[in-house]
Amino acid sequence: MVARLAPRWCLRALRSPLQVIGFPSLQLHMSGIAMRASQEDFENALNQVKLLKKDPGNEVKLKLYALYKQATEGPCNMPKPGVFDFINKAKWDAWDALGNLPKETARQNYVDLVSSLSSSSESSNQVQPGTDRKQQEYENLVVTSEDGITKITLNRPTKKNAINTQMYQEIILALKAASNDDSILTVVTGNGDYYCSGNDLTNFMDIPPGGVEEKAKQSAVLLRDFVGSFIDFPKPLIAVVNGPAMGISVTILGLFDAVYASDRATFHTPFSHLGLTPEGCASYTFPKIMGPAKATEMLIFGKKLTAGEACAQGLVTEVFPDSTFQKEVWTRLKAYSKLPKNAMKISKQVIRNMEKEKLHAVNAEESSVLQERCLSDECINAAVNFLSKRAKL
Ligand SMILES: CCCCC/C=C/CC(=O)SCCNC(=O)CCNC(=O)[C@H](O)C(C)(C)COP(=O)(O)OP(=O)(O)OC[C@H]1O[C@@H](n2cnc3c(N)ncnc32)[C@H](O)[C@@H]1OP(=O)(O)O
Repeated sequence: MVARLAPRWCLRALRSPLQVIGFPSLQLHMSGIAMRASQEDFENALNQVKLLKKDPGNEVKLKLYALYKQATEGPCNMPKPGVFDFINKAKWDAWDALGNLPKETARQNYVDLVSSLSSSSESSNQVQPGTDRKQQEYENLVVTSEDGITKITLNRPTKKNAINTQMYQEIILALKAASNDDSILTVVTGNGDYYCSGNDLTNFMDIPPGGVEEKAKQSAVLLRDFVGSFIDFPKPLIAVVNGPAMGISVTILGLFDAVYASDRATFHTPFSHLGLTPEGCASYTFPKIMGPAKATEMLIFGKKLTAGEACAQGLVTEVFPDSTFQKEVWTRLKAYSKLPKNAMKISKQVIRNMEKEKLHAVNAEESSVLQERCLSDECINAAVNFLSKRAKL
């Protein structure tokens, strides 16, 4: 259970009882319950806590543990561990100290506590225009800001930039930071020969204590938040597709404002091959962009498009020869970033607001369908096939 709250630092920190006992007590601001946290807020907080870069200290970790147990299981009725079982006793004490605190209040307090920890770690995240400055250390992304352009680079080149669970969360955070920074344009691109090979097929191997159903549920929540952060992104968002793109990295392109591609790029959504169904709002955006018949070929039959074909079908704005791709695209983007900032931002919002509600509804529906699909034999067999034989699609 501790692993689920904060895998690395939590396990590490609770290893030594002296560490647990030795930490000074921390003033926790558990404000009154202004609002009730929903189950979704709670699950988001569970995901967010894994991303804290700074170890919050044992006192806070025990508090998180206790609130989690209270929120999910209610008051502590476990037998008290022996006095020499320091770690479990510290955890038991923290949980027991919550007495009869209602589950909903514990859930709200957990969400508040995680939010206060996250905002303190994000407060140093503002970027200045005109500087080339790393915004924040991410494990799977490089984020820089220069000439009014925030660039989010997917950075797992040895895995073809496949998106693992942490990377989904980091992209959500990077988009949030970019929407609040002073940049004018935001760009997503990939490091290495691939733009992105889509969902990391090993994601489903990390099964939580609740089993595969719980994993599917968590994945659906994460997917909805991930796609939601693209739907709500307030500034012009541009994809610089440097190489092949697969799965969710393709579907999400329908939510970008412009897509520039190298002629080396391909666009492939092999959902049926993997027993999956479309996400990223593609079930709505693709038929709208390219017409239902062409969308069917991509989303249902898994037809892989060249960059030229994707451009002809309206998914890509323009294709450049790979040899001059970076130079031409960045020259153009720098010119666009000099256009009046507010006019561009407001224009984007006017266009997006026309269908924001619809996109969120589509996202919710796709995520819920996918939650079921993840548990299907078709999907599990495809993932096992990839993992065991490294089958190429
Ligand atoms: C929150 C959950 C939301 C769920 C949302 C659902 C989304 C659906 C999708 O995104 S569907 C698309 C899923 N992606 C794939 O099916 C791609 C699988 N990968 C491949 O087919 C191939 O690896 C390749 C075509 C991308 C590249 O082939 P190539 O022969 O050039 O290279 P390798 O196969 O040797 O790959 C190098 C290493 O990268 C690892 N890798 C590549 N893609 C993925 C991936 N999607 N998931 C996990 N790992 C991936 C590959 O295993 C190699 O690793 P290794 O060197 O350690 O063996």
